[in-house]
Amino acid sequence: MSIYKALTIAGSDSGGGAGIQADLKTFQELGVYGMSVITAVTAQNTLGVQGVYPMSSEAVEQQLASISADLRPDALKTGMLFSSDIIQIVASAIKSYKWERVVVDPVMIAKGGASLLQQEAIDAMIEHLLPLADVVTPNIPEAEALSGISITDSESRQQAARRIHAYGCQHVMIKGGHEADTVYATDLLYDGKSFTEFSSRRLHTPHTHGTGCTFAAAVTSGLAQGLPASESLRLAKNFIQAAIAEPLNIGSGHGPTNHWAYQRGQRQENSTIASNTIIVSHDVYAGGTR
Ligand SMILES: Nc1ncnc2c1ncn2[C@@H]1O[C@H](COP(=O)(O)OP(=O)(O)OP(=O)(O)O)[C@@H](O)[C@H]1O
Ligand SMILES: Cc1ncc(COP(=O)(O)O)c(N)n1
Repeated sequence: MSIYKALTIAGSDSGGGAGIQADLKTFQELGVYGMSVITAVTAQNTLGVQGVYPMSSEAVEQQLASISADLRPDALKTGMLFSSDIIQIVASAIKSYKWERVVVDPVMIAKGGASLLQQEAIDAMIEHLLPLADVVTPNIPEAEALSGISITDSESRQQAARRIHAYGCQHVMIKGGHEADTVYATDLLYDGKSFTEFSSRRLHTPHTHGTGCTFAAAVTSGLAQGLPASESLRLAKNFIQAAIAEPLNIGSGHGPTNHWAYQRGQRQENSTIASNTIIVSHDVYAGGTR
């Protein structure tokens, strides 16, 4: 049996719902061996972020070197990178170790408002990291910050995706979790040629802490197992839909998603989870929908 290995380069969330912890839970559920490089430790729970403690450059470099010396990842993702120094260290490791299948989740601000990336680091991300990415997964505010385009409708979302793609990545998925009250949670994929929408029923719950991390980790799990990017994104959309649909109801604030739910739904054919994960995916043309 082949063991596929996935690496997450991200921040630790002491509350376990986002960051490294969400990534490793997702890797495990999707059958890949998980490894981690910790860029920062956050003191965090479902109520918010109480502290951010970045790791030293040396600590990040050494973790990357240790993995490279022994355990080549089949795919990797980046999450909270905090500073332009850490971004440059990570980008140069990816290049010099010739790591492939890179997912960049450009984490900037936690749902509660805490900053997880210094403002000046956005340029470093565009210059050094995005050209190495197979898949970039910004939410709407992150796509606006990366593209400089204000996203107000589907046309401006497409423009932002084109602009981000022009930085050199292969696929851009602008996630729709932050859209106002829509019936569907729709993510828009651009591969440099065409647009595809991935839609699922929007679920009304406060328990969406770590959705972006979990989504990107599921994409990485698919890539690690050799799935193409579009299939990995479809898998991720199903995984996150199940994880939001069956909240754990823990903590007194914005609780984590349920990393067990997808596999449980796969085992129970007629479960509510399975019926929640209906995906509508269709090609989109500028100015209209086929
Ligand atoms: N209420 C919801 N119902 C259904 N799907 C959702 C909901 N909220 C988010 N999603 C889905 O979850 C995934 C992550 O999207 P989101 O825009 O929340 O990412 P994010 O803001 O980066 O997450 P985070 O804030 O955790 O970093 C996307 O596939 C999105 O469509
Ligand atoms: C370490 C870490 N990484 C990422 C997030 C983003 O997740 P969210 O926006 O759901 O708070 C987070 N809160 N903490």
